[in-house]
Amino acid sequence: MTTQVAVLGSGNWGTAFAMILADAGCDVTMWARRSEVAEAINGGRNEAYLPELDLPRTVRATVDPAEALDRAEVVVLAVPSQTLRDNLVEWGGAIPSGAPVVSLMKGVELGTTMRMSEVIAEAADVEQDRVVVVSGPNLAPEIARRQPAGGVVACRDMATAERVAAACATPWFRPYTDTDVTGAEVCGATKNVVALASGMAEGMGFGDNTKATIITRGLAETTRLGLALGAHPQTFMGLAGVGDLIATCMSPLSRNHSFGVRLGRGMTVEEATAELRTTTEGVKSCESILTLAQQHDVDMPICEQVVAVIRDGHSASEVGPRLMSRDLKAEKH
Ligand SMILES: NC(=O)c1ccc[n+]([C@@H]2O[C@H](COP(=O)([O-])OP(=O)(O)OC[C@H]3O[C@@H](n4cnc5c(N)ncnc54)[C@H](O)[C@@H]3O)[C@@H](O)[C@H]2O)c1
Ligand SMILES: O=P(O)(O)OC[C@H](O)CO
Repeated sequence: MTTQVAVLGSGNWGTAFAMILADAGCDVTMWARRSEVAEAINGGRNEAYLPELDLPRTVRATVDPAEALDRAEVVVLAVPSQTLRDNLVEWGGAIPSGAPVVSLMKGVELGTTMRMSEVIAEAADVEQDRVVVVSGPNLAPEIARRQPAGGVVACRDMATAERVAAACATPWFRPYTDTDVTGAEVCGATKNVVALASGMAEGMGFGDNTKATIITRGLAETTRLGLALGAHPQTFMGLAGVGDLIATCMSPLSRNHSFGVRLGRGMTVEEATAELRTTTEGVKSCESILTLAQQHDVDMPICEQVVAVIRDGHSASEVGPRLMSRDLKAEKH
């Protein structure tokens, strides 16, 4: 039987994921903030975000969240991390009881340091066993071209993870199930911060040794944070961990990487923001991730220096030498 899915958020990832769901045989109703975006989707093409993608006919859109959520068997959330709580306050009551609620977001809430699954559970009053996280190396423009990729579908309840994985499995998108929601979320949020650092290195003219060092040490600090929060160690070696770090830290398609490149070339945060005009989650979440790490006594030197650039206005060229001149230490600690 065809699964009815609501996708709330019609930007890059919401649109590409709607296409995955439709290709997997689901009927999809998207919610868009702007009527022109909804109209464009109903015409078969989301011009504002993924203009080259011909959307399947089973993807429709509306500006009415209640209409999108009506009779949804699976609910997918694809909005910026920092607006999620307000969005859920508005939509929460219309989310059908029993439907898995899928988070596509990769961020940590400012002020509360809550992960997106925690925000969903609290703000929409959804039981943790039906909150699902999808994460992995999934750059929307490549997904929209139907290039083969894998992802992780994590839920505390394995049967729910399996149900959502079945709803988004296609010949070119291969979801792997997991129960480590915390690990998947820590990986997804933190890789954006590491990608900012990797981009800064590239923008300063450094090559692959530097970026590989940042990625690897970024993985070390991501793992430290995740383990402190109770995540499974293997998650960090998987698609949500090392897989997404590689994609985001190396690809010019990553917004976080591109933002970092601009900072490395000497732009200010305001200049880079004005030039890119898109959701760059690491810029917002670096501070909440650092706070979360401090709350758990976890050392995250790369994240700390990214915060120094983003929040405190230090230059990329100042923070690199700070990372390199710290006391020597054993690699595995
Ligand atoms: N783009 C990707 O390749 C990709 C891949 C995996 C995960 N993600 C994650 O998915 C999430 C969404 O990213 P995206 O790429 O779709 O961003 P986007 O900027 O392309 O789209 C964001 C969407 O949210 C809407 N929006 C903006 N402000 C809003 C508000 N106040 N209330 C409600 N909606 C609002 C926009 O209109 C747009 O439809 C992020 O957390 C991102 O890290 C993105
Ligand atoms: O474009 P970015 O930097 O938000 O990254 C997109 C995805 O998270 C990559 O998996």
